[in-house]
Amino acid sequence: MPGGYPVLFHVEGRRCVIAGGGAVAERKAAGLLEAGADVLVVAPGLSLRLREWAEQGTIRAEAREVRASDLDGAALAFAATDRPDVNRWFASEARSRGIPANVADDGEAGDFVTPAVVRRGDFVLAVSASGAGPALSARVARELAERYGPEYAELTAILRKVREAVKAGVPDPAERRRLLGAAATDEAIRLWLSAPPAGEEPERLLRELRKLADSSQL
Ligand SMILES: C[C@@]1(CC(=O)O)C2=NC(=C\c3[nH]c(c(CCC(=O)O)c3CC(=O)O)Cc3[nH]c(c(CC(=O)O)c3CCC(=O)O)/C=C3\N/C(=C\2)[C@@H](CCC(=O)O)[C@]3(C)CC(=O)O)/[C@H]1CCC(=O)O
Ligand SMILES: NC(=O)c1ccc[n+]([C@@H]2O[C@H](COP(=O)([O-])OP(=O)(O)OC[C@H]3O[C@@H](n4cnc5c(N)ncnc54)[C@H](O)[C@@H]3O)[C@@H](O)[C@H]2O)c1
Repeated sequence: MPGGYPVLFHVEGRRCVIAGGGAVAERKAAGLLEAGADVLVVAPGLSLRLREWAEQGTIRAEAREVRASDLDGAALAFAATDRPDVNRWFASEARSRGIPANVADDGEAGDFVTPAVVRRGDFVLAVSASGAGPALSARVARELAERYGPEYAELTAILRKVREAVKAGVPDPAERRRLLGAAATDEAIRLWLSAPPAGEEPERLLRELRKLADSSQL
């Protein structure tokens, strides 16, 4: 399989359908919920967690075999049953309706594979070995999770504000790039995390950034 094209697909509020209700379906559902999707799970046997989510109204679940009509209005489809024939049929039904499908027992049979993900707010790290070694992807994601802790969620929120200030206050593209580069250095990250710039006037923020850029010789 030639390397796939990585994207962040916006699923917020959009229906994503999972055929299957075991450990794999549960993992796909968890990732979709983190991204704000409207999750429908269909399987005769639903895991305990999936049943709990359904009772709480976190997902919709149907305890029966999957049908083509379950795909109505879906943005993405996940074939995660333990029946390879059902998975292939479900993926081909999805594809015929123009809905991209993932096939859990054979990555190459689907339109996309799901990487191992570390999510820190808007900072998203995704690791894929394109199906060659999911255990490697999972291990590297665990290593990244240690390196990039929960503070990166706050950091990303700060960077967004810094970027807005630069975009609004610095018309020259080269200077913009220089300052935004400086905003992502280790030194800047230490500064943002120890003294978050919330509520500061943009002018002061820009002065701070110019100092950082000069000191890191950007
Ligand atoms: C990353 C992760 C994300 C997720 O699922 O959300 C994910 N698999 C994870 C773990 C994992 N899966 C398996 C093992 C046991 C070790 C092993 O078999 O190697 C472990 C390790 C573990 O559990 O630690 C078994 C397995 N997986 C696939 C097959 C079928 C095949 O080979 O085609 C079989 C054999 C089934 C069998 O023989 O019965 C297929 C796929 N698994 C993928 C994703 C896609 C490509 C990922 C990539 O791009 O690298 C792809 C192609 C399709 C897809 O699902 O999209 C998640 C880690 C989450 C985390 O912990 O962070
Ligand atoms: N992609 C991955 O990460 C990965 C990892 C491990 C295994 N797998 C593959 O994924 C498959 C599922 O793994 P699992 O651990 O979740 O299995 P599991 O046995 O825990 O669950 C299988 C599920 O499929 C459901 N099912 C069976 N027939 C169905 C139908 N007609 N319609 C809807 N649902 C149906 C069952 O009710 C059950 O909920 C495995 O067979 C394996 O090939 C993929």
